Amino acid sequence: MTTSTRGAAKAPAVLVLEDGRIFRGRAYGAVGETFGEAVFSTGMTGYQETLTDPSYHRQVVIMTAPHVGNTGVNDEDPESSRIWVAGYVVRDPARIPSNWRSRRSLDEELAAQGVVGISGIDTRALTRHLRERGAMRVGIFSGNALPDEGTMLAEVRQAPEMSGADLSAEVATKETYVVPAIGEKKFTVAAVDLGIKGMTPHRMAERGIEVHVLPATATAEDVYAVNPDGVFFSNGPGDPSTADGPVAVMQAVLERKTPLFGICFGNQILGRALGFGTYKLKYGHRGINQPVQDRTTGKVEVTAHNHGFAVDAPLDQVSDTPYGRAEVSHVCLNDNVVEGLQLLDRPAFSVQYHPEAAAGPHDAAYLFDRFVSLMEGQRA
Ligand SMILES: NC(=O)CC[C@H](N)C(=O)O
Repeated sequence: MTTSTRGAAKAPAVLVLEDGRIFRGRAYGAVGETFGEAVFSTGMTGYQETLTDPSYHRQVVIMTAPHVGNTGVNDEDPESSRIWVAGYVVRDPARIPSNWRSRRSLDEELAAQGVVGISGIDTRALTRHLRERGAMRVGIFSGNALPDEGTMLAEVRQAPEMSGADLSAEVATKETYVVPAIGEKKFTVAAVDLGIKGMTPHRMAERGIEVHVLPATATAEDVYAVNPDGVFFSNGPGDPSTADGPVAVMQAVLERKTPLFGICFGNQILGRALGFGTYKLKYGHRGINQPVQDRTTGKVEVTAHNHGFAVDAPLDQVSDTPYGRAEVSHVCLNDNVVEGLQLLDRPAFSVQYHPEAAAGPHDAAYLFDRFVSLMEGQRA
């Protein structure tokens, strides 16, 4: 069933950036107030996957695609059990969703999950502003009795910053669970959940992997208790410089030479485990159309991204690390940001983007096959 929101009277809403710029629109989703880091996503499709990606925890997502909500909300596409974005900013919401899978409108879903949004603002101007000034804190305020601008701005400036935020444990599973292999079971993988998306264990299960998804606080003993053929570190929210626990677990895995694969936050943790630094990008990469080159094959792939931090590793030299030689395996062709790392002497690699592709192109699916090859190699 789809429901029309045409003509519904929407309360006024205001978006206030920490540098004082203000946009006025109408309430979208829940009415109230919310705060977070303002980030923009360039994905034209896949808003359900974006909203439910735990890596967006504490971020207010601005959609550059002008028309959002056309296909409503279905029960198949969420990447986790809830919407994680702290707020949602769209220019022109669909008045009537239309899709055979749609169960309700996006507006209704945001309201039902208490997610405050704003519509009817110039998202292109807002995105250009963030590109020039960088990601910053933002507040959305909606309702018929709004505070004055000075009060709203003061509240935005009191909200926590993304730099220094340690958020994985807030979004990750509290209990270990198992995603069974599809078809014949070939491998067991311990996946450390730092904010994992549902499609990631699914991509492994499709390749005959039984995935044991462990809480973010898992220790090396917890990882090896499942007797894994390989260890995986997931994507997740927050600042990688705070992830000391997962870095230590990864170092134990590198020490034992167990095949290792990391995605996004997992790539940043591998960077840190090898002794590289991480830093905050000016406004990050978010969307499903980012060109990346696999330097091991020379091939270019169009990929899904959602990251605000990156690894600081030298692009054009092999680095000596405590775990042998390492190199940058993938690079973003827009801005030369490090998009992947690999060890040359141990079975470990990671990428900064999203080969599970939910949403996004499937160009990078081969990385799951590379992980399988590492595990096969270890058995041979
Ligand atoms: N999707 C992710 O894993 C994001 C990693 C990290 N929180 C960042 O913003 O860079």
